[in-house]
Amino acid sequence: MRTLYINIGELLQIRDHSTTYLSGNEMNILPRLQDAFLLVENDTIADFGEMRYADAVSADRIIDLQGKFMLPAWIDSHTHLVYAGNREQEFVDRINGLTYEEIASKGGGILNSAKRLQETPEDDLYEQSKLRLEQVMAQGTGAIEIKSGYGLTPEAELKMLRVIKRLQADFPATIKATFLGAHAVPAAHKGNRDEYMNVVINEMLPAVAEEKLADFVDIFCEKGYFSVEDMERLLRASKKFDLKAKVHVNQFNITGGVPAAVKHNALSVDHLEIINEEDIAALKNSDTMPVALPLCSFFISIPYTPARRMIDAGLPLALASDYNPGTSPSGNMNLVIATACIKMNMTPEEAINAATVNAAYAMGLEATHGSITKGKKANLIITKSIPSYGYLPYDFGNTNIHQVILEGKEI
Ligand SMILES: N=CN[C@@H](CCC(=O)O)C(=O)O
Ligand SMILES: [Zn+2]
Repeated sequence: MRTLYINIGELLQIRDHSTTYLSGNEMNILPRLQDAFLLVENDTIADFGEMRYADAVSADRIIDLQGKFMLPAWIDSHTHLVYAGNREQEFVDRINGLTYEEIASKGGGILNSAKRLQETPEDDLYEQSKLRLEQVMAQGTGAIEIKSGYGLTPEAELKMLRVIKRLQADFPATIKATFLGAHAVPAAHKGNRDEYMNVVINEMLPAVAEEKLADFVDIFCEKGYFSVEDMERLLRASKKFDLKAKVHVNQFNITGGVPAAVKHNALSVDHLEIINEEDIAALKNSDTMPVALPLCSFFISIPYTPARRMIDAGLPLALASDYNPGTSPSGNMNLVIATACIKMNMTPEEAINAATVNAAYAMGLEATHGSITKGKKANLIITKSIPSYGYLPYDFGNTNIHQVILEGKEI
């Protein structure tokens, strides 16, 4: 099936295969074509170009966009979309003055979600998660990373990862799974982190690898959670199973986790609300992608990742939603890019690059996703009629999407 989209007002993010990720000043350039056509063959972008060449293209059906814009679907490289129930009571507790850390130290936070998840049957967990996935796909997300980490027992972690596997099989969004057994020390191992790390490394990790349930490994490297030494131990063990790392680091404190993650060739370091010059130096000339999560900063009122400082220092940056019940109960990537522009002083070009090209790299998908490139996956957004692409983050809180196309099909 060949579908030809004609009269595209602007075709955004056109690249060739040589672009893996964008750093520093490169992030401020968004290559685009005005008055364009694009040809989708089955699930793949087959061709695109100026409208005046469209007549020569044969197709089974032709769709006239009447000036609407087209761009690659968003890529959300950091989520915890599989979870049970919500945490609106903690939201109210924070309004009444408690901090995220205070709530966690009283047994709330991640442990609260873990208790709910352990009690939830797999089918119920799948149904709850499926609704969230359908919602973010309708909001333009075409590829998404989903973590475990609310199980915290071997059985419950595997249950989460099996739900992710079912979502992979049932939906056209590209899904990557990350094993985050080291998300918090569960009550059963309270005060004995080493004992729990042994369970994560010696029991969970081999079982996850055996069932091929994860593409990546993660750990919450933070005071009160896991240390840099725990992270190094886990990353060394994961290499044996060929699992690259994407780590939670520097959310509340600088722990030395960034240079350690870079040393272990982590694919990404995520959060970075707090960052120092040593971290920036470590990331410079590394292959590790820094990932900012502005909705987490917004929702729990913590600093925003200093995007300007990082990009101006020549670093790349990706943006993701962190969709989870505690710190970001939204997976809306349109809101992510708006918040990045409004609160982190990223330009619309930088934000769009961070949520497409750089985000694809942060999921290991740079060869197939994240740009309008011949041969890449036809995961596309058709916007409503908008005056310019800058209108997307400007019109914050609204979703200017007319149609989402995943694997070449309108969803
Ligand atoms: N900080 C660690 N993990 C999640 C939050 C988990 C939760 O509060 O449930 C995050 O990325 O923000
Ligand atoms: Zn997270």
